[in-house]
Amino acid sequence: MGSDTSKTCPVLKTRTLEDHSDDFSRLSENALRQYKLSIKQKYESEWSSLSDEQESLSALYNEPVIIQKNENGSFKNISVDRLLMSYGAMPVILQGDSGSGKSIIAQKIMLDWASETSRHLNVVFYLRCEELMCVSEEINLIELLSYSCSLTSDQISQMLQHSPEKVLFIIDGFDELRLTQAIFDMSAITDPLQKAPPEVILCSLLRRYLIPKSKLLVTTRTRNTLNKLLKGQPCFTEIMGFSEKKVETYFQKFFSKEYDCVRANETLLTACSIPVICWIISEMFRVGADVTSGLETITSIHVDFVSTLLEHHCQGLSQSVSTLLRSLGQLAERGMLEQQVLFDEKNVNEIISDPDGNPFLCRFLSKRRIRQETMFTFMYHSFQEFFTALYYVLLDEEESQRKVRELLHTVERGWALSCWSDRDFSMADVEVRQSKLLQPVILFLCGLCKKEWIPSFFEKHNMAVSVNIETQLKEWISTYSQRYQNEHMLFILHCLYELHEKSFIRKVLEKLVLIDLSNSPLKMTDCWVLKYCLQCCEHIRNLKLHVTSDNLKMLQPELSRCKELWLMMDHIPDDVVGLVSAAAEGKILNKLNIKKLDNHGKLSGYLSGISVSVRDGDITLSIGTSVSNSSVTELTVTSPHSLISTIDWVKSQREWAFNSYGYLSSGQHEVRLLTFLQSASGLKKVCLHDSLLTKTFASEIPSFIQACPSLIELSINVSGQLMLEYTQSMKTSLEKMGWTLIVFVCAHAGQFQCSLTNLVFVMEGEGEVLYRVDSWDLRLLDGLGQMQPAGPLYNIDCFNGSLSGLHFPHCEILSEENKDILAVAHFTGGNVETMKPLKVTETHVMTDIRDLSLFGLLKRKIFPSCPVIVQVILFLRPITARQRDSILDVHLLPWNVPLSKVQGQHKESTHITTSSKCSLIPGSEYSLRCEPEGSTVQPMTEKFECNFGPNYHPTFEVFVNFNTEEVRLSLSDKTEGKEVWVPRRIVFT
Ligand SMILES: Nc1ncnc2c1ncn2[C@@H]1O[C@H](COP(=O)(O)OP(=O)(O)OP(=O)(O)O)[C@@H](O)[C@H]1O
Repeated sequence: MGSDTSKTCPVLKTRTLEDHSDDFSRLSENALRQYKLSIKQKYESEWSSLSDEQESLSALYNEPVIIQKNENGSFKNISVDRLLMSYGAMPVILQGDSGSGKSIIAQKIMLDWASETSRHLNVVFYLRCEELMCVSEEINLIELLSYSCSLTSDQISQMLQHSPEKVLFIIDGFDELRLTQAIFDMSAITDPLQKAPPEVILCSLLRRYLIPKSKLLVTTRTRNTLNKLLKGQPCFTEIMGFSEKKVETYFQKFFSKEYDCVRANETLLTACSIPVICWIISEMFRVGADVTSGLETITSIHVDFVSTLLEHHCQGLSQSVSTLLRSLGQLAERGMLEQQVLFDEKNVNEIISDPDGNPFLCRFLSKRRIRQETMFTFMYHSFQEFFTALYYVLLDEEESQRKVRELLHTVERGWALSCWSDRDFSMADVEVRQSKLLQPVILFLCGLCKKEWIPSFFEKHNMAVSVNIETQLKEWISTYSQRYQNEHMLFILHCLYELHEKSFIRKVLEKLVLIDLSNSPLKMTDCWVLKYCLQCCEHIRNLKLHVTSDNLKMLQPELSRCKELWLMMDHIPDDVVGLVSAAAEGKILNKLNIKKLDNHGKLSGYLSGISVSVRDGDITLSIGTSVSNSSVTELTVTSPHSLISTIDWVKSQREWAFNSYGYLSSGQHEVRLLTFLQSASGLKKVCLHDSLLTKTFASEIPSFIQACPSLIELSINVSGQLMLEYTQSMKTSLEKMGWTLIVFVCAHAGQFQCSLTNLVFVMEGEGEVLYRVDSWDLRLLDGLGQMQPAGPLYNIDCFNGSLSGLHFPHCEILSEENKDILAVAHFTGGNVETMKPLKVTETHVMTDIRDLSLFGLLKRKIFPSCPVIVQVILFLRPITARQRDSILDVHLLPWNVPLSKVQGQHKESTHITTSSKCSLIPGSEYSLRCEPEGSTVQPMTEKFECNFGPNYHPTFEVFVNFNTEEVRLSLSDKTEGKEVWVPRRIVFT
């Protein structure tokens, strides 16, 4: 890297800043006016169609949808006008695929500035990376800028010094920079007069070493490398393409009659959301080509377009069509491998005869001072990608296979490296980037294998196609779809779509445990591709998507083919009700999760999430909302009807809250909800999170329970200040926020059993019992000698003082030796008293009580230990994309540990119901066996201990191949090898 600072700029060296400000206005005004004029002239006449009709940029320009992405995955739409506003010196990244219109937007910003519609910028520099890569010598920033505009070095120097915060650099086509280790190793270039290769200068701008206060807009197809080069958090935006309305506007401008045939073909209409496809189709209209059929894939659109051009613009060529296409392919491939989009005349002439008359190449006018000779480029980058793929299929079989093998290997290697690459830019990033840029070639190769349409093109031009490529591609897709179910799944779906072979798509997708497309919001074309792929399958196991509500409409009919569906959305639209009903019916879809990504802050009235799951005929609905204080409501019902009416009700509340800016006073929302729920048929369980248990709310509970005969559980997770005031009588341990209190309501005298814990309350009269399962503090047992816990610790309180007795569930198998070992422990005021039970039945220990607080069962340690009743609890861990195995957690716990308590610690996992009862001896060792062979159990053996919390870790973990749908589990005594829990079939649903 050179650093020729001897060639100094006199203005920079000899004057002070103050001197500049006067000069600046005088000098710059004229120069800027000239500069702006040249920009306007350029963009007024730059665009010409193939038939040489001139268009101005303003006439051609159509506003695409651009989104600005937030760190939490949420996004908002942003207009081009606002793209550069209010981010200060924070760089703005504009990402988009080939042909999405990045350069057009960059040029539109230039034109707007030149037309003085944006006044917040003094000067804008447009740096096209592909052109700068033709500069072979070292260069400083000032020279580099003067190459790209009509200003002199002196004028540029002044402008950079005068108010750098009002200078905008647009770096267009970052992917064209050939980055090497030099970027990583380079020392900071901070002086605008220091020379270096152009890519190093551009990277210094990006890294904010040069003119750090300036504004920066970078356009790129890929994001990883930029992420690493940019200091701080940039503003990320992405071009999503034209909306349907804008596609119409595009065609109405020039081809209003012909637009009807685009509108009539939904596939084509969707493809036209990609701006360059709009251009291709309008060029086909221009020459009167048939666009009514065959345009199903992006490849087929390119093939048809190439065919049309060959017909209309290549009649007098000296070469045969196949020679022409091969030579274009050779040039394209060279560029793809060497990251080159501009080719000098000499090289082009060696490969292609008469490049000037070739409609697929554009001559690059050498107005610029970078190089004097003429350059050529493909009309759009997507054609360079297409011709590379075409070249591969036209080679002889052996060569073709070799090239495709290398391509697939390079792309996969980049994928593998991207999983492991360093935080800083390194050589691995060069490969990752190259892999990303080559991906579209694979896509076109898939499209060229398509059986129905493409061959006619080859037949017409008498060209043979290598058939083995198809097998290679399919094998590659099958293998890597399994490995990359997250990062590269969208690309794989696009490949499958281009292949357009239903049976193959089904074979690939039905095997996958997870299709995770939740990284980024899907574009219209992504959704179209996904829709087609889903249509090919009978069912999909687990699909995660990030979609806009508009795109959900397109996908919705197919989504009920998923067994589990996760949606991340900008807002939850009303029509998700269709999906909710499908999930509630539970035919295929039996778990639905919809989450709203928060991009508006916590505004009252938003539905923040809906989840529905079905198990054994019970439908559980969980609704998150920020209306009032209630954030999540969980219901279990038996009829889908109740589900829909509940969602409707929540939405009506939301509207009410919105329209009236209403804020329901504490507990009022819960009261309204309970009143509404009385009409929900088949209501089994209600769980309210973050509720305020006010006096009014509490007083509504008994009548609610009376009105809902099917209700078996009402659980209220209480929080908030008012709760503290109201429950002064129970102030012990209520300070902790987020308590799980089970509000146990007894409407009259009698015995009531809590279905969650099996604890029985003996009531003298009407009353409310509040209790929770607490953790033992074993230090409290220090003075009690040979006693140990024999059940959970319960923290109990009761209003109206009507609780007179308790029956504690136990897990002992009673015999002569152990019939007297149980006692009840009562903790008051830091002391513990042990009480002899009134009676011990097979299941419960009964006692009278005088006052309330902490109670638990104790048992005397005896030798040898007696067996206890144990539950085998199974949880299937959530599947992640990188996971090769399904992981099953096996817990061995005393029978009287509440399942809900264990579930609470493993919320992410799925509980698998099984006949779980067995008897084990505390202190003995057991081993777990799992079939089929090949699954792993860890540890091999484990000692069973009676664990009553606070933590419930699995006793064993079982790893089985994720394609396994069923296993057989059994538990044996280690010393005698006797089965203590005979083999059970465990189905992973
Ligand atoms: N906003 C737009 N309005 C009208 N036409 C557009 C727009 N954006 C793109 N196009 C059409 O698509 C063509 C390709 O756009 P452009 O060259 O800007 O894409 P790009 O994203 O820079 O592609 P690449 O990454 O391949 O360089 C344009 O020449 C134009 O015909």
